[in-house]
Amino acid sequence: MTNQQNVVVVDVKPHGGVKPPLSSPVAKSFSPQDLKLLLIKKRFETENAWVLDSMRASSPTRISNPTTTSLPETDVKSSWIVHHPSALNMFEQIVTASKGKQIAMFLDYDGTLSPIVEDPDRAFMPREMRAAVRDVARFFPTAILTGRCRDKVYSFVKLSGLYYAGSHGMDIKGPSKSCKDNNNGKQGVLFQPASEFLPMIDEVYKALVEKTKSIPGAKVENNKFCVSVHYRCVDEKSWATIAEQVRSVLNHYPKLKLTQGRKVLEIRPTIKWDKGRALEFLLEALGYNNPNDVLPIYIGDDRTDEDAFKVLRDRGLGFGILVSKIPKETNASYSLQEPSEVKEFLRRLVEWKKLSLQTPIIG
Ligand SMILES: O=P(O)(O)OC[C@H]1O[C@H](O[C@H]2O[C@H](CO)[C@@H](O)[C@H](O)[C@H]2O)[C@H](O)[C@@H](O)[C@@H]1O
Repeated sequence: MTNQQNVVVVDVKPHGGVKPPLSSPVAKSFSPQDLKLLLIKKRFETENAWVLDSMRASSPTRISNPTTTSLPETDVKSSWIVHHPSALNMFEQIVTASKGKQIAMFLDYDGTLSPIVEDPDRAFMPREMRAAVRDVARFFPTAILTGRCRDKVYSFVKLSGLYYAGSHGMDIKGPSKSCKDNNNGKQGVLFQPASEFLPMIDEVYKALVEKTKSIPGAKVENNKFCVSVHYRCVDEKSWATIAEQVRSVLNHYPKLKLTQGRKVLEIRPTIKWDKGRALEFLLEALGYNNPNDVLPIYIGDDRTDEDAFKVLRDRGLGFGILVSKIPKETNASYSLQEPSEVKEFLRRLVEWKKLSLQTPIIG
């Protein structure tokens, strides 16, 4: 008996479908080692095709419901807006729901407080938006939840008195007394559930910089507890290469996983922690253990914000607001089209609060 086995090569399609045997009816001979390598190769190709499909579809997933795709685009849009009305149009209902409760604001950064731009290092927050966030934080406990490194987002927002949850909620810090305090090392840090991953993330960051350096437009960002590989400025013809390179690095790190955002591949620890868990943590840190005391409002534009929208929906708590111009699958209740509408919504909240503090309660 030899070490060879008769194996028919089967081509596995990206979504798990199986094509007819490649060389049927002639079977090829493979050693167990060859077979193992072949299966690894197939799995790699399958995962890669999946990542690439997803990159093309961009984020968050556009509506692909068979009941809506047959409709003209304008009908899809109006059907979506019926189910996710504008938070500006629903403003009265939102503030009415807060009666007897404290509103707590949770804000994503990129695409919510600052418009999406090509260079992630230049995603500055407009002055008027900063003023709106500062005013909101005067009246309502406010937190920024972002995929970015916490220090980086603080350098954009520059507001003390807020909670900051960086690295998709894996780096949470409470308000500091002044702007200067904020970068004082670990002082004020509330929670870092992935600290053991720091050396690994650093290693992966360096490996990814090296791997992707030959792809024009690719940019790797070290977000402390996670890494972002940007392909917004990469020619679509090279997207498959970039997906392949990221996967080839990740294959050496089974404790890390790949998720996706807006034209970005995100590498993060496989721990059960995301913006949804961070939101729950923050509610508790703020002392809102009783759901009757608080009305959380979470505003975000990306896939990772869906974890937070889902927590709110599942717990029947507050409202998720998706920032999007186009219909997308979402767990949010309401929508806003773009950051300028977010600013308008925040301003209206402040005006409403000021007015309600002036108005004597009758009865
Ligand atoms: O959770 P977020 O605050 O939304 O952070 C998610 C990622 O945002 C940044 O990337 C995105 O914005 C860039 C600047 O507008 C844009 O160039 C990029 O294509 C977007 O994906 C940030 O650079 C990433 O690290 C965050 O993970």
